[in-house]
Amino acid sequence: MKIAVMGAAGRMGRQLITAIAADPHVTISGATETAGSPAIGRDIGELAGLEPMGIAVSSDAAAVIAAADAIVDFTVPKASVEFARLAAQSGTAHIIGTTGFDKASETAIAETATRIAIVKAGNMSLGVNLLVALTRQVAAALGNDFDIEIVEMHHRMKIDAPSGTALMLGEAAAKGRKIALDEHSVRTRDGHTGPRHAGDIGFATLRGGTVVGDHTVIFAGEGERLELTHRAADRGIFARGAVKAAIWTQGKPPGLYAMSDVLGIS
Ligand SMILES: NC(=O)C1=CN([C@@H]2O[C@H](COP(=O)(O)OP(=O)(O)OC[C@H]3O[C@@H](n4cnc5c(N)ncnc54)[C@H](OP(=O)(O)O)[C@@H]3O)[C@@H](O)[C@H]2O)C=CC1
Ligand SMILES: O=C(O)C1=N[C@H](C(=O)O)C[C@H](O)C1
Repeated sequence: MKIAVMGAAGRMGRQLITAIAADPHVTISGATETAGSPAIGRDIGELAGLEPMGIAVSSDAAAVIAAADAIVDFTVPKASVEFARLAAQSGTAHIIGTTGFDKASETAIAETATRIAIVKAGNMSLGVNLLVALTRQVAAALGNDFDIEIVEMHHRMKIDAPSGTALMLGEAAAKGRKIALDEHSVRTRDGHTGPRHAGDIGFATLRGGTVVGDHTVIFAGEGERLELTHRAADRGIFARGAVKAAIWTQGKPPGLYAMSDVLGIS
């Protein structure tokens, strides 16, 4: 199977090159970066700190996507929407790790998924996807007298908040409670807020240093507190998950899939 890497010079792009190179079931067919990036023309192996691979980073996304069976894409929302459009033209599967989409972009991607297989997840690690399932179960079991707060911390360069993972966890908690997250989500608190509303799902965002990604779901009740935590120490967990997702799309009909589909977690 041929996989191409979009945004090859990014923190995740370089991890994706490494993960594909290490997997005997797949080959890397190409890689892209933004037009004008200093990475254009560089060998992708050297870019990832490996031996040269004889493939240069390109700015021609359409050509790179057309030559691949699947693309792995951890870039920015605007680029991911465009890559989905191009992938649909060539029948290429699209693995989207990018986070921070607005509603219109989510809708555009869902529409494109009627024509190709798209796996989209704010977190592609096994551990977080298990945490998502646990969060849904615990939220359902505990009910409304336990307050739910989601705390995340990431490196100082992260540009979106709350993290895609925090939103997945919020959705899971809301699903467990059989409520709509949009109607109960509290993303900021400042000044004289008054007491907490029963049923709110709160988000707290921390940024600093080189933290790869920490997430905790807190269930705070009368006299007791339950906390579920995942800490990522290495971006390789996300990259290996994305390669697994790419392989999984082979022979799959068009659709918008989640990492839980790939991992068989319900
Ligand atoms: N789902 C998951 O498991 C994970 C998701 N993420 C998400 O992945 C995304 C990327 O994260 P990270 O790697 O840290 O960010 P980086 O900024 O390090 O990497 C993004 C890369 O994409 C490039 N890029 C932007 N636009 C285009 C384009 N049109 N064509 C080609 N390349 C483009 C950027 O280039 P330039 O800087 O030159 O614009 C940059 O090199 C984020 O949304 C993050 O939240 C991260 C880790 C795990
Ligand atoms: O930007 C990151 O770094 C990460 N982004 C994803 C997110 O928004 O949840 C996944 C991971 O936590 C790292």
